[in-house]
Amino acid sequence: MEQKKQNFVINRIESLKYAFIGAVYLIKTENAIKVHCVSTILLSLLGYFTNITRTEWMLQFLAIGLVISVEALNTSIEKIADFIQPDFDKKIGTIKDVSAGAVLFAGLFGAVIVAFIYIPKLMLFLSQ
Ligand SMILES: Nc1ncnc2c1ncn2[C@@H]1O[C@H](COP(=O)(O)OP(=O)(O)OP(=O)(O)O)[C@@H](O)[C@H]1O
Repeated sequence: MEQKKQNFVINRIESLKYAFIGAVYLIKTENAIKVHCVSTILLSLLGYFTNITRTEWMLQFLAIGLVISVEALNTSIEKIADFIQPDFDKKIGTIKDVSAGAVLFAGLFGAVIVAFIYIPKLMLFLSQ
């Protein structure tokens, strides 16, 4: 039982290691992920300097996390698609389009969250 418990912990740590390798690979190779990382830094600076609330920080990080996660899954789907069918294939095209559509949904709703946080601050700033 103790051995099983130990294996469970080791397996979880191993999985975390592979997930970390995947995340580093994404950051190094995918331009879209690089753009999201830069956006994360810029939004964090904006949040810091405009003094956003705790709830706004949580929503902002939730939106960023959602967009980056969906982008990573989209990359994964593109790679599977290229692996199983490197040639032009209408069905592969649809699969990739749908996957890109998921990123668009996440991005649009993420942008709505960011707009809800910063537009009132911008209005206040402009009205001063
Ligand atoms: N094998 C294919 N068969 C048919 N259409 C394809 C195929 N590969 C790509 N496409 C079309 O081209 C679009 C872009 O595909 P691609 O794999 O270049 O994605 P991308 O969004 O440019 O990815 P990235 O910039 O992350 O490499 C797809 O959404 C699809 O419409």
